[in-house]
Amino acid sequence: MVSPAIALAFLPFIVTLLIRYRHYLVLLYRAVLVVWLRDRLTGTSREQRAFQYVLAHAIPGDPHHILQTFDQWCYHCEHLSCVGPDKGRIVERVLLERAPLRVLELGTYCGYGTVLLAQGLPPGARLYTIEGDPRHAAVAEKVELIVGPSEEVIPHLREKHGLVNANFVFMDHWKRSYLRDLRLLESHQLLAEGATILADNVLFPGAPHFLQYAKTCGKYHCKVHRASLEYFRAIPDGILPGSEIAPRLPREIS
Ligand SMILES: C[S@@+](CC[C@H](N)C(=O)[O-])C[C@H]1O[C@@H](n2cnc3c(N)ncnc32)[C@H](O)[C@@H]1O
Repeated sequence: MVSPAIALAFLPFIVTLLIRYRHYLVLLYRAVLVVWLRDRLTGTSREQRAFQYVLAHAIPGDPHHILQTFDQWCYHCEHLSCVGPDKGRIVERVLLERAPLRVLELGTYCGYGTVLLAQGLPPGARLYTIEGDPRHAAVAEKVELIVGPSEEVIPHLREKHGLVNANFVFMDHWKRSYLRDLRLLESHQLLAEGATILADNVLFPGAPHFLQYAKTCGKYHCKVHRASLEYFRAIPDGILPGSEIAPRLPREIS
């Protein structure tokens, strides 16, 4: 049994920790506890609930309004790990600058990033999006949705899906798979000359091995954009961004 005096001595330490990490606790509460409870109470998943909300409130065929409706849901109802509006603006800006014709997204989830990418593409562009979980599927006109784990899909993108190479890749699947999949894209020569790779959440939850490789391998020019965690502006600065990487020596990898 811990004596009350020792417990009291630890109290300031615990209170300091709680204050310091309060935003992460709120994230844990909203993204895990509330979702777990609602899943059990309603018998539906949070993705199904989000879709129902978007179907009921969004103007059909208006991509901006669909994204805004998703944002409303995430701010006011439940947390979804979509790229969100702040980092979404970075994605839109890079898309506008590069005007890529063949875009590959890793991690479709509810289709937020897919809608964001699709509405920013120039005419004639094609978007391929890979999702390992068949329940998380969303399709649009310019989009080819490929269901399967990225490590199995990437090696067959060319012969099975006709993607010669991509000039824009949006990585937003499991962070631990970023490095493996970048290496896969390189080894299958699926990155076009001067391709841009935009990787979400490289600082939080973080993809340190991917970042280290991208910064040190000499093939890429890296620029980390500082932003805040989707739907959690209060989470301290410097937590997470997208990272833009353009091949510096394109001929080495394409
Ligand atoms: C963070 S969510 C993607 C969010 C989405 N890009 C957006 O902005 O709305 C991650 C998704 O990646 C999928 N995923 C994770 N690892 C994968 C893999 N190796 N291959 C394919 N999909 C994967 C998960 O099932 C999940 O739906």
